[in-house]
Amino acid sequence: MEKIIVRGGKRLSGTVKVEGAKNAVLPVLAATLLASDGKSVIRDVPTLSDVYTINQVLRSLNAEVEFKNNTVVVDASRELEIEAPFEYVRKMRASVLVMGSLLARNGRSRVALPGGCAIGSRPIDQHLKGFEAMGATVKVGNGFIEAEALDGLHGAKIYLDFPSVGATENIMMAAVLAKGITTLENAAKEPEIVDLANFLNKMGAKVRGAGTGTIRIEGVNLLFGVEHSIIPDRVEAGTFMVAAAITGGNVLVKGAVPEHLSSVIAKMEEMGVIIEEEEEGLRVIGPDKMKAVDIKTMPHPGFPTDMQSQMMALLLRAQGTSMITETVFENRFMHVEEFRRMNADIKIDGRSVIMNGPSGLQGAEVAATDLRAAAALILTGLVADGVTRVTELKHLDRGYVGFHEKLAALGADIERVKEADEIFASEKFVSDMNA
Ligand SMILES: CC(=O)N[C@H]1[C@@H](OP(=O)(O)OP(=O)(O)OC[C@H]2O[C@@H](n3ccc(=O)[nH]c3=O)[C@H](O)[C@@H]2O)O[C@H](CO)[C@@H](O)[C@@H]1O
Ligand SMILES: C=C(OP(=O)(O)O)C(=O)O
Repeated sequence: MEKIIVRGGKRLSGTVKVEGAKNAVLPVLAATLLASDGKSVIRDVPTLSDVYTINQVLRSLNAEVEFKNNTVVVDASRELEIEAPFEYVRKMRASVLVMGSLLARNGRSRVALPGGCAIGSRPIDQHLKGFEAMGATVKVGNGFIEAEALDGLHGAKIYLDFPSVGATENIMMAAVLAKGITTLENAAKEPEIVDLANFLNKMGAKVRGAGTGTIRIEGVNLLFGVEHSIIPDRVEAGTFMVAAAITGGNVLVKGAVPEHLSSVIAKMEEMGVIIEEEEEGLRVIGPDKMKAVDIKTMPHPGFPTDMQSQMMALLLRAQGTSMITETVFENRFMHVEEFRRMNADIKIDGRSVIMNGPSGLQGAEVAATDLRAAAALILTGLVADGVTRVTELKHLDRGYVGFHEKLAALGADIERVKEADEIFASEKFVSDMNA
Protein backbone atom coordinates (compact mmCIF):
# COMPACT_ATOMS: atom_id res chain seq x y z
CA MET A 1 0.00 0.00 0.00
CA GLU A 2 1.25 3.47 -0.86
CA LYS A 3 1.12 6.40 1.53
CA ILE A 4 1.89 10.06 1.49
CA ILE A 5 3.79 11.10 4.58
CA VAL A 6 3.69 14.80 5.53
CA ARG A 7 5.48 16.50 8.38
CA GLY A 8 3.68 19.73 9.15
CA GLY A 9 5.09 23.17 9.76
CA LYS A 10 6.71 24.43 6.55
CA ARG A 11 5.59 27.66 4.84
CA LEU A 12 5.32 27.11 1.10
CA SER A 13 6.94 29.45 -1.40
CA GLY A 14 7.79 29.50 -5.09
CA THR A 15 5.88 28.75 -8.27
CA VAL A 16 3.66 25.83 -9.17
CA LYS A 17 2.27 25.15 -12.63
CA VAL A 18 -1.28 23.98 -13.17
CA GLU A 19 -2.06 21.07 -15.55
CA GLY A 20 -4.84 20.79 -18.11
CA ALA A 21 -8.25 20.26 -16.49
CA LYS A 22 -9.37 16.70 -15.77
CA ASN A 23 -13.02 17.70 -16.04
CA ALA A 24 -12.43 19.32 -19.44
CA VAL A 25 -10.27 16.63 -20.99
CA LEU A 26 -12.64 13.74 -20.20
CA PRO A 27 -15.63 15.13 -22.18
CA VAL A 28 -13.32 16.39 -24.94
CA LEU A 29 -11.85 12.90 -25.34
CA ALA A 30 -15.38 11.44 -25.39
CA ALA A 31 -16.22 13.97 -28.12
CA THR A 32 -13.31 12.82 -30.31
CA LEU A 33 -15.53 9.80 -31.12
CA LEU A 34 -17.71 12.17 -33.16
CA ALA A 35 -14.98 12.77 -35.74
CA SER A 36 -15.58 10.30 -38.56
CA ASP A 37 -12.99 12.05 -40.69
CA GLY A 38 -9.38 12.82 -39.65
CA LYS A 39 -7.54 12.67 -36.32
CA SER A 40 -8.15 14.71 -33.18
CA VAL A 41 -5.02 16.09 -31.50
CA ILE A 42 -5.65 17.09 -27.89
CA ARG A 43 -2.89 19.03 -26.12
CA ASP A 44 -2.16 19.91 -22.47
CA VAL A 45 -3.56 16.58 -21.36
CA PRO A 46 -2.66 15.71 -17.74
CA THR A 47 -1.15 12.27 -17.01
CA LEU A 48 -3.96 11.20 -14.69
CA SER A 49 -5.35 7.73 -14.10
CA ASP A 50 -8.75 9.03 -15.31
CA VAL A 51 -7.18 9.96 -18.66
CA TYR A 52 -5.70 6.46 -19.00
CA THR A 53 -9.14 5.04 -18.22
CA ILE A 54 -11.01 7.13 -20.82
CA ASN A 55 -8.30 6.26 -23.36
CA GLN A 56 -8.98 2.58 -22.64
CA VAL A 57 -12.70 3.19 -23.11
CA LEU A 58 -12.03 4.81 -26.51
CA ARG A 59 -9.79 1.88 -27.53
CA SER A 60 -12.45 -0.62 -26.46
CA LEU A 61 -14.80 1.24 -28.83
CA ASN A 62 -12.36 0.69 -31.72
CA ALA A 63 -10.75 4.13 -31.80
CA GLU A 64 -6.97 4.35 -32.18
CA VAL A 65 -5.45 6.30 -29.29
CA GLU A 66 -1.88 7.46 -28.68
CA PHE A 67 -0.85 9.36 -25.56
CA LYS A 68 2.58 10.92 -25.22
CA ASN A 69 4.09 14.27 -24.21
CA ASN A 70 0.77 15.45 -22.77
CA THR A 71 -0.86 15.02 -26.19
CA VAL A 72 -3.56 12.51 -27.07
CA VAL A 73 -4.12 11.68 -30.72
CA VAL A 74 -7.40 9.90 -31.48
CA ASP A 75 -8.39 8.36 -34.78
CA ALA A 76 -12.07 7.46 -34.57
CA SER A 77 -12.63 7.23 -38.31
CA ARG A 78 -13.22 3.45 -38.31
CA GLU A 79 -16.58 1.83 -37.58
CA LEU A 80 -17.08 2.13 -33.81
CA GLU A 81 -18.19 -0.51 -31.32
CA ILE A 82 -21.12 0.45 -29.12
CA GLU A 83 -20.29 -0.97 -25.68
CA ALA A 84 -18.38 0.66 -22.80
CA PRO A 85 -17.64 -2.19 -20.34
CA PHE A 86 -18.15 -2.12 -16.56
CA GLU A 87 -14.42 -2.66 -16.04
CA TYR A 88 -13.83 1.01 -16.99
CA VAL A 89 -17.11 2.61 -15.92
CA ARG A 90 -16.54 1.19 -12.41
CA LYS A 91 -13.17 2.95 -12.24
CA MET A 92 -14.48 6.23 -13.57
CA ARG A 93 -18.08 7.42 -13.78
CA ALA A 94 -17.24 9.93 -16.51
CA SER A 95 -17.08 6.91 -18.87
CA VAL A 96 -20.83 7.47 -19.36
CA LEU A 97 -19.88 10.55 -21.37
CA VAL A 98 -19.28 8.35 -24.43
CA MET A 99 -23.04 7.65 -24.63
CA GLY A 100 -23.93 10.89 -26.42
CA SER A 101 -21.17 10.51 -29.03
CA LEU A 102 -21.96 6.84 -29.69
CA LEU A 103 -25.67 7.55 -30.11
CA ALA A 104 -24.87 10.39 -32.50
CA ARG A 105 -22.35 8.34 -34.53
CA ASN A 106 -23.87 4.83 -34.41
CA GLY A 107 -27.50 5.34 -33.40
CA ARG A 108 -26.76 2.93 -30.54
CA SER A 109 -24.85 2.79 -27.30
CA ARG A 110 -24.53 0.28 -24.49
CA VAL A 111 -22.78 1.54 -21.38
CA ALA A 112 -22.45 -0.19 -18.02
CA LEU A 113 -24.53 1.43 -15.27
CA PRO A 114 -22.12 3.43 -13.14
CA GLY A 115 -23.64 2.57 -9.74
CA GLY A 116 -23.17 4.62 -6.55
CA CYS A 117 -20.14 6.59 -5.50
CA ALA A 118 -18.56 7.78 -2.24
CA ILE A 119 -19.95 11.30 -2.67
CA GLY A 120 -23.55 10.45 -3.56
CA SER A 121 -25.83 8.18 -5.58
CA ARG A 122 -25.23 10.22 -8.77
CA PRO A 123 -28.06 9.10 -11.04
CA ILE A 124 -27.95 9.88 -14.78
CA ASP A 125 -31.68 10.36 -15.35
CA GLN A 126 -31.18 13.85 -16.83
CA HIS A 127 -28.77 12.49 -19.48
CA LEU A 128 -31.31 9.80 -20.42
CA LYS A 129 -34.23 12.24 -20.44
CA GLY A 130 -32.31 14.32 -22.99
CA PHE A 131 -31.58 11.32 -25.24
CA GLU A 132 -35.25 10.28 -25.10
CA ALA A 133 -36.42 13.77 -26.04
CA MET A 134 -34.15 13.49 -29.10
CA GLY A 135 -35.89 10.28 -30.18
CA ALA A 136 -33.82 7.55 -28.50
CA THR A 137 -35.32 4.56 -26.75
CA VAL A 138 -33.58 3.88 -23.46
CA LYS A 139 -33.60 0.51 -21.69
CA VAL A 140 -31.89 -0.40 -18.44
CA GLY A 141 -31.15 -4.05 -17.70
CA ASN A 142 -28.43 -6.54 -16.74
CA GLY A 143 -26.30 -3.72 -15.38
CA PHE A 144 -26.27 -1.81 -18.67
CA ILE A 145 -28.05 1.21 -20.15
CA GLU A 146 -28.90 0.74 -23.79
CA ALA A 147 -29.96 3.65 -25.92
CA GLU A 148 -31.09 3.28 -29.51
CA ALA A 149 -32.13 5.71 -32.23
CA LEU A 150 -31.70 3.65 -35.38
CA ASP A 151 -33.24 6.35 -37.62
CA GLY A 152 -30.98 8.96 -36.03
CA LEU A 153 -31.58 11.59 -33.37
CA HIS A 154 -33.64 14.73 -33.92
CA GLY A 155 -33.41 18.16 -32.30
CA ALA A 156 -35.56 18.81 -29.22
CA LYS A 157 -36.33 21.30 -26.46
CA ILE A 158 -34.85 19.92 -23.24
CA TYR A 159 -35.12 21.42 -19.76
CA LEU A 160 -32.74 20.01 -17.14
CA ASP A 161 -34.20 19.72 -13.62
CA PHE A 162 -30.73 20.57 -12.29
CA PRO A 163 -27.84 22.13 -14.26
CA SER A 164 -25.95 18.83 -14.41
CA VAL A 165 -22.47 19.13 -15.90
CA GLY A 166 -22.42 15.58 -17.30
CA ALA A 167 -25.98 15.76 -18.70
CA THR A 168 -25.22 19.07 -20.42
CA GLU A 169 -22.09 17.58 -22.00
CA ASN A 170 -23.68 14.28 -23.02
CA ILE A 171 -26.70 16.03 -24.57
CA MET A 172 -24.46 18.49 -26.43
CA MET A 173 -22.47 15.59 -27.90
CA ALA A 174 -25.65 13.76 -28.92
CA ALA A 175 -27.19 16.90 -30.46
CA VAL A 176 -24.31 18.04 -32.70
CA LEU A 177 -25.11 15.38 -35.34
CA ALA A 178 -28.91 15.31 -34.77
CA LYS A 179 -31.40 16.52 -37.40
CA GLY A 180 -32.54 20.03 -36.53
CA ILE A 181 -32.11 22.28 -33.53
CA THR A 182 -31.75 21.29 -29.88
CA THR A 183 -32.34 23.88 -27.17
CA LEU A 184 -31.03 22.97 -23.75
CA GLU A 185 -32.49 25.02 -20.87
CA ASN A 186 -31.07 25.22 -17.34
CA ALA A 187 -27.79 23.99 -18.79
CA ALA A 188 -24.62 23.87 -16.66
CA LYS A 189 -22.35 26.92 -17.11
CA GLU A 190 -18.99 25.52 -15.97
CA PRO A 191 -15.84 26.59 -17.88
CA GLU A 192 -15.42 22.94 -18.92
CA ILE A 193 -18.74 23.16 -20.82
CA VAL A 194 -17.37 26.14 -22.74
CA ASP A 195 -14.16 24.24 -23.52
CA LEU A 196 -16.18 21.31 -24.88
CA ALA A 197 -18.34 23.65 -27.00
CA ASN A 198 -15.21 25.33 -28.41
CA PHE A 199 -13.81 21.92 -29.35
CA LEU A 200 -17.08 20.81 -30.96
CA ASN A 201 -17.33 24.05 -32.95
CA LYS A 202 -13.78 23.62 -34.26
CA MET A 203 -14.85 20.12 -35.39
CA GLY A 204 -17.61 21.71 -37.48
CA ALA A 205 -20.48 21.75 -34.98
CA LYS A 206 -22.86 24.66 -34.42
CA VAL A 207 -23.12 25.19 -30.67
CA ARG A 208 -24.13 28.60 -29.31
CA GLY A 209 -24.63 29.89 -25.77
CA ALA A 210 -22.26 27.55 -23.89
CA GLY A 211 -21.46 29.18 -20.55
CA THR A 212 -25.03 30.51 -20.23
CA GLY A 213 -28.15 28.70 -19.05
CA THR A 214 -29.44 28.18 -22.60
CA ILE A 215 -27.44 26.27 -25.19
CA ARG A 216 -28.64 26.05 -28.79
CA ILE A 217 -27.23 23.31 -31.02
CA GLU A 218 -27.93 23.08 -34.71
CA GLY A 219 -27.16 19.60 -35.99
CA VAL A 220 -24.66 19.12 -38.85
CA ASN A 221 -23.94 16.11 -41.09
CA LEU A 222 -20.29 15.47 -40.36
CA LEU A 223 -17.60 16.34 -37.82
CA PHE A 224 -13.86 16.09 -38.42
CA GLY A 225 -10.74 15.75 -36.29
CA VAL A 226 -9.03 19.00 -35.16
CA GLU A 227 -6.39 20.24 -32.72
CA HIS A 228 -7.38 21.56 -29.32
CA SER A 229 -5.63 22.60 -26.08
CA ILE A 230 -7.34 21.85 -22.79
CA ILE A 231 -8.03 24.73 -20.35
CA PRO A 232 -6.09 24.86 -17.06
CA ASP A 233 -7.48 22.90 -14.13
CA ARG A 234 -9.31 25.36 -11.87
CA VAL A 235 -9.66 22.77 -9.09
CA GLU A 236 -5.96 21.94 -9.07
CA ALA A 237 -5.25 25.70 -9.09
CA GLY A 238 -7.66 26.23 -6.18
CA THR A 239 -6.05 23.37 -4.27
CA PHE A 240 -2.59 24.97 -4.54
CA MET A 241 -4.10 28.34 -3.58
CA VAL A 242 -5.28 26.69 -0.37
CA ALA A 243 -1.84 25.09 0.11
CA ALA A 244 -0.25 28.55 -0.02
CA ALA A 245 -2.85 30.13 2.28
CA ILE A 246 -2.98 27.35 4.88
CA THR A 247 0.80 27.40 5.43
CA GLY A 248 1.03 31.22 5.55
CA GLY A 249 3.10 30.94 2.39
CA ASN A 250 3.65 32.96 -0.77
CA VAL A 251 3.06 30.99 -3.98
CA LEU A 252 2.51 31.89 -7.62
CA VAL A 253 -0.07 29.48 -9.07
CA LYS A 254 0.91 29.62 -12.73
CA GLY A 255 -1.90 29.10 -15.22
CA ALA A 256 -4.72 29.82 -12.74
CA VAL A 257 -7.50 31.66 -14.62
CA PRO A 258 -9.07 34.29 -12.30
CA GLU A 259 -12.46 34.25 -14.11
CA HIS A 260 -12.75 30.49 -13.52
CA LEU A 261 -12.01 30.90 -9.82
CA SER A 262 -14.02 33.98 -8.86
CA SER A 263 -16.04 32.35 -6.04
CA VAL A 264 -12.92 30.69 -4.58
CA ILE A 265 -10.97 33.96 -4.74
CA ALA A 266 -13.87 35.87 -3.14
CA LYS A 267 -14.16 33.46 -0.21
CA MET A 268 -10.41 33.29 0.39
CA GLU A 269 -10.19 37.09 0.31
CA GLU A 270 -13.08 37.27 2.79
CA MET A 271 -10.93 35.11 5.07
CA GLY A 272 -8.06 37.59 4.77
CA VAL A 273 -5.91 35.76 2.22
CA ILE A 274 -4.06 38.09 -0.17
CA ILE A 275 -4.55 37.20 -3.85
CA GLU A 276 -2.87 39.17 -6.60
CA GLU A 277 -3.36 38.76 -10.34
CA GLU A 278 -0.05 38.47 -12.17
CA GLU A 279 0.57 37.99 -15.86
CA GLU A 280 1.28 34.27 -15.44
CA GLY A 281 -1.34 33.42 -12.84
CA LEU A 282 -2.41 34.13 -9.27
CA ARG A 283 -0.09 34.94 -6.36
CA VAL A 284 -1.47 33.78 -3.04
CA ILE A 285 -0.11 35.04 0.27
CA GLY A 286 -1.38 33.49 3.48
CA PRO A 287 -1.83 35.74 6.51
CA ASP A 288 -0.94 34.62 10.05
CA LYS A 289 -4.59 34.75 11.09
CA MET A 290 -7.68 34.06 8.99
CA LYS A 291 -11.36 34.90 9.56
CA ALA A 292 -14.11 32.30 9.69
CA VAL A 293 -16.61 32.41 6.79
CA ASP A 294 -19.67 30.48 5.63
CA ILE A 295 -19.72 28.72 2.26
CA LYS A 296 -22.47 27.05 0.24
CA THR A 297 -21.54 24.91 -2.76
CA MET A 298 -23.55 25.63 -5.91
CA PRO A 299 -23.34 25.01 -9.66
CA HIS A 300 -21.01 27.42 -11.48
CA PRO A 301 -20.53 30.36 -10.99
CA GLY A 302 -21.34 29.40 -7.38
CA PHE A 303 -18.72 27.90 -5.08
CA PRO A 304 -17.53 24.58 -6.60
CA THR A 305 -18.23 21.36 -4.70
CA ASP A 306 -14.84 20.11 -5.95
CA MET A 307 -13.19 22.74 -3.69
CA GLN A 308 -15.38 22.02 -0.66
CA SER A 309 -13.06 19.67 1.25
CA GLN A 310 -9.94 21.76 0.57
CA MET A 311 -11.71 24.90 1.86
CA MET A 312 -12.80 22.90 4.90
CA ALA A 313 -9.13 22.21 5.60
CA LEU A 314 -8.42 25.95 5.34
CA LEU A 315 -11.35 26.91 7.57
CA LEU A 316 -10.05 24.58 10.30
CA ARG A 317 -7.29 27.21 10.67
CA ALA A 318 -9.62 30.24 10.76
CA GLN A 319 -10.58 32.11 13.96
CA GLY A 320 -14.19 31.43 14.96
CA THR A 321 -17.11 29.38 13.71
CA SER A 322 -17.49 28.54 10.01
CA MET A 323 -20.17 26.61 8.21
CA ILE A 324 -20.00 24.80 4.87
CA THR A 325 -23.26 23.70 3.25
CA GLU A 326 -23.06 21.13 0.44
CA THR A 327 -25.96 21.45 -1.98
CA VAL A 328 -24.59 19.63 -5.04
CA PHE A 329 -23.89 16.12 -3.68
CA GLU A 330 -25.85 14.55 -0.82
CA ASN A 331 -22.95 12.68 0.77
CA ARG A 332 -19.77 14.63 0.24
CA PHE A 333 -18.67 14.81 3.89
CA MET A 334 -16.83 11.49 4.28
CA HIS A 335 -13.61 13.39 5.00
CA VAL A 336 -15.09 15.00 8.14
CA GLU A 337 -14.42 11.88 10.24
CA GLU A 338 -10.83 11.84 8.98
CA PHE A 339 -10.39 15.52 9.95
CA ARG A 340 -11.69 14.59 13.38
CA ARG A 341 -8.92 11.99 13.65
CA MET A 342 -6.56 14.93 13.18
CA ASN A 343 -8.15 16.66 16.22
CA ALA A 344 -10.38 19.03 14.24
CA ASP A 345 -13.31 20.59 16.11
CA ILE A 346 -15.88 19.77 13.45
CA LYS A 347 -19.39 18.29 13.25
CA ILE A 348 -21.95 17.43 10.61
CA ASP A 349 -25.42 18.94 10.89
CA GLY A 350 -27.59 17.67 8.03
CA ARG A 351 -26.15 19.03 4.79
CA SER A 352 -23.84 21.41 6.67
CA VAL A 353 -20.57 21.09 8.50
CA ILE A 354 -19.74 23.38 11.42
CA MET A 355 -16.18 24.07 12.46
CA ASN A 356 -14.78 25.92 15.44
CA GLY A 357 -11.33 27.20 14.70
CA PRO A 358 -8.53 27.37 14.88
CA SER A 359 -8.27 23.66 15.62
CA GLY A 360 -5.03 22.38 17.18
CA LEU A 361 -4.43 19.96 14.33
CA GLN A 362 -2.42 16.81 15.00
CA GLY A 363 -0.84 14.39 12.56
CA ALA A 364 -2.57 11.01 12.25
CA GLU A 365 -3.01 8.13 9.83
CA VAL A 366 -6.00 9.00 7.64
CA ALA A 367 -7.65 7.47 4.58
CA ALA A 368 -8.71 9.42 1.52
CA THR A 369 -12.39 8.81 0.84
CA ASP A 370 -12.50 10.53 -2.56
CA LEU A 371 -10.27 12.53 -4.85
CA ARG A 372 -10.67 15.98 -3.27
CA ALA A 373 -10.69 14.51 0.25
CA ALA A 374 -7.24 13.08 -0.53
CA ALA A 375 -5.94 16.55 -1.38
CA ALA A 376 -7.66 18.12 1.64
CA LEU A 377 -6.12 15.64 4.09
CA ILE A 378 -2.65 16.28 2.66
CA LEU A 379 -3.24 20.06 2.94
CA THR A 380 -4.23 19.57 6.59
CA GLY A 381 -1.09 17.51 7.13
CA LEU A 382 0.98 20.51 5.96
CA VAL A 383 -0.03 22.40 9.12
CA ALA A 384 -0.69 19.58 11.61
CA ASP A 385 1.65 18.94 14.50
CA GLY A 386 3.80 15.89 13.76
CA VAL A 387 3.40 13.31 11.02
CA THR A 388 0.32 12.67 8.86
CA ARG A 389 0.05 9.54 6.76
CA VAL A 390 -2.55 9.55 3.99
CA THR A 391 -3.61 6.24 2.42
CA GLU A 392 -5.97 5.29 -0.46
CA LEU A 393 -3.96 7.31 -2.95
CA LYS A 394 -5.77 5.82 -5.95
CA HIS A 395 -8.28 8.62 -5.42
CA LEU A 396 -5.56 11.29 -5.54
CA ASP A 397 -4.08 9.89 -8.76
CA ARG A 398 -7.43 10.31 -10.54
CA GLY A 399 -7.11 14.09 -10.38
CA TYR A 400 -3.63 15.33 -9.42
CA VAL A 401 -0.36 14.89 -11.30
CA GLY A 402 2.67 14.59 -8.98
CA PHE A 403 0.86 16.28 -6.10
CA HIS A 404 3.49 15.48 -3.46
CA GLU A 405 6.32 16.40 -5.83
CA LYS A 406 4.80 19.79 -6.56
CA LEU A 407 4.29 20.44 -2.83
CA ALA A 408 7.86 19.29 -2.07
CA ALA A 409 9.18 21.71 -4.73
CA LEU A 410 7.37 24.50 -2.83
CA GLY A 411 9.17 23.48 0.38
CA ALA A 412 6.79 20.99 2.00
CA ASP A 413 8.26 18.10 3.98
CA ILE A 414 6.42 15.37 2.11
CA GLU A 415 7.16 12.03 0.49
CA ARG A 416 5.28 9.19 -1.12
CA VAL A 417 6.32 5.72 -0.04
CA LYS A 418 5.34 2.11 -0.49
CA GLU A 419 4.64 0.50 2.89
CA ALA A 420 7.73 -1.71 2.58
CA ASP A 421 9.87 1.41 2.02
CA GLU A 422 8.43 2.95 5.13
CA ILE A 423 9.29 -0.09 7.25
CA PHE A 424 12.78 -0.03 5.74
CA ALA A 425 13.13 3.71 6.48
CA SER A 426 12.15 3.30 10.13
CA GLU A 427 14.40 0.19 10.56
CA LYS A 428 17.24 2.17 9.04
CA PHE A 429 16.47 5.10 11.36
CA VAL A 430 16.64 2.81 14.42
CA SER A 431 19.86 1.13 13.25
CA ASP A 432 21.43 4.53 12.44
CA MET A 433 20.49 5.71 15.94
CA ASN A 434 22.09 2.60 17.45
CA ALA A 435 25.26 2.83 15.38
C1 LIG B 1 -15.90 14.49 -14.78
C2 LIG B 1 -16.56 15.71 -14.25
O1 LIG B 1 -16.69 16.71 -14.92
N1 LIG B 1 -16.96 15.65 -12.98
C3 LIG B 1 -17.57 16.82 -12.37
C4 LIG B 1 -19.04 16.85 -12.74
O2 LIG B 1 -19.61 15.62 -12.31
P1 LIG B 1 -21.08 15.23 -12.84
O3 LIG B 1 -21.21 15.62 -14.25
O4 LIG B 1 -21.29 13.80 -12.48
O5 LIG B 1 -21.97 16.16 -11.92
P2 LIG B 1 -23.44 16.67 -12.17
O6 LIG B 1 -23.40 18.14 -12.35
O7 LIG B 1 -24.08 15.84 -13.21
O8 LIG B 1 -24.11 16.31 -10.78
C5 LIG B 1 -24.58 17.28 -9.87
C6 LIG B 1 -25.75 16.74 -9.07
O9 LIG B 1 -26.81 16.43 -9.96
C7 LIG B 1 -27.27 15.10 -9.74
N2 LIG B 1 -27.69 14.53 -11.03
C8 LIG B 1 -26.87 14.59 -12.11
C9 LIG B 1 -27.23 14.06 -13.32
C10 LIG B 1 -28.49 13.44 -13.43
O10 LIG B 1 -28.88 12.93 -14.48
N3 LIG B 1 -29.28 13.38 -12.33
C11 LIG B 1 -28.92 13.91 -11.13
O11 LIG B 1 -29.67 13.84 -10.15
C12 LIG B 1 -26.04 14.39 -9.18
O12 LIG B 1 -26.41 13.23 -8.45
C13 LIG B 1 -25.44 15.47 -8.31
O13 LIG B 1 -26.09 15.49 -7.05
O14 LIG B 1 -19.65 17.96 -12.10
C14 LIG B 1 -19.62 17.89 -10.67
C15 LIG B 1 -20.40 19.07 -10.14
O15 LIG B 1 -19.77 20.25 -10.42
C16 LIG B 1 -18.18 17.85 -10.19
O16 LIG B 1 -18.18 17.64 -8.80
C17 LIG B 1 -17.40 16.74 -10.86
O17 LIG B 1 -16.03 16.86 -10.57
C1 LIG C 1 -16.01 14.45 -8.18
C2 LIG C 1 -15.01 14.62 -9.02
O1 LIG C 1 -14.83 13.93 -10.19
P1 LIG C 1 -15.72 12.79 -10.85
O2 LIG C 1 -17.00 13.40 -11.30
O3 LIG C 1 -14.89 12.37 -12.01
O4 LIG C 1 -15.93 11.72 -9.81
C3 LIG C 1 -13.95 15.63 -8.80
O5 LIG C 1 -13.20 15.92 -9.76
O6 LIG C 1 -13.81 16.14 -7.67
